[in-house]
Amino acid sequence: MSAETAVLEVERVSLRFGGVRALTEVSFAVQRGEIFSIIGPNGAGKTSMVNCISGRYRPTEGRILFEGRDVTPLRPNRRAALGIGRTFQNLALFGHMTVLDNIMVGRHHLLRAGFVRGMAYWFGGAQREELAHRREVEEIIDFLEIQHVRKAIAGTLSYGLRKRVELARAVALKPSLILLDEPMAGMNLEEKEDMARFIIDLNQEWGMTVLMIEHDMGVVMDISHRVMVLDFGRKIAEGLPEQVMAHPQVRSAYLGEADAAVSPAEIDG
Ligand SMILES: Nc1ncnc2c1ncn2[C@@H]1O[C@H](COP(=O)(O)OP(=O)(O)OP(=O)(O)O)[C@@H](O)[C@H]1O
Repeated sequence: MSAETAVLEVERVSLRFGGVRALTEVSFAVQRGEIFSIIGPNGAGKTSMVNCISGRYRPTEGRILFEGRDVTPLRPNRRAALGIGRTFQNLALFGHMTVLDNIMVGRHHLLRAGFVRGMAYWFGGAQREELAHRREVEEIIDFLEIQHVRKAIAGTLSYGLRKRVELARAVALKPSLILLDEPMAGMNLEEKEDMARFIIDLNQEWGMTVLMIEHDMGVVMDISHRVMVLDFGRKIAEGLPEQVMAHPQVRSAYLGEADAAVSPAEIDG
């Protein structure tokens, strides 16, 4: 695959918090249309990397290119406007708002703002725009099968449903790259299967490139096109899922933690 098709290029990114080296010279590229997973033991630097890509953290060294453009100096909202969407490891929904309103918030930056919007309102433009937004939001609600809770207060929903609403909100931004931080965390088997199906559909039908952090190795092996492994903030492997899992350094770095989640057949296979 050539660099021309890379949606995301991470070049020698390092991140330090005082004396803690969260990331050390990590480089990788995500190609358009991929489902790319980052795995690694707790504290390996996975969330730090996603935060560097979304703009929440500024790398101490290195740079990040999105669709060929250096986005390293840009703030998170600018990166979101360019097409980088994300969900969070810990849910970040507005618990007191309805599902519908939570998802509408995801589209806010797409609405024209300020004076122009105010003027347009008087001529009916903003109303039309709002209606178009509502239609698109309804499409996302249908896709993620949350019609039955669209008017419910988000904070009252089960954890699995809230994760799905959070995904809907990120999708509402129509990102070309979506960053998913542990989308399966805390879910039962059925919820995980649903979420895996949604991620595959987002990728195949909606054309989104997916970068995912996930601890569930079964899911990672099943749906990722490529996998990168971090350990103590350094990249130790990258490649096809089965190649990565067969890598000796990955096995020694990862198995101590993951042996409960990975069956011996997957490890040896
Ligand atoms: N805001 C912060 N301030 C100080 N240290 C931090 C901060 N964020 C992360 N770290 C440190 O950076 C290192 C990498 O953490 P990070 O959360 O990126 O790992 P992770 O691979 O996502 O872990 P987990 O799987 O547990 O979520 C850890 O040593 C962590 O303590």
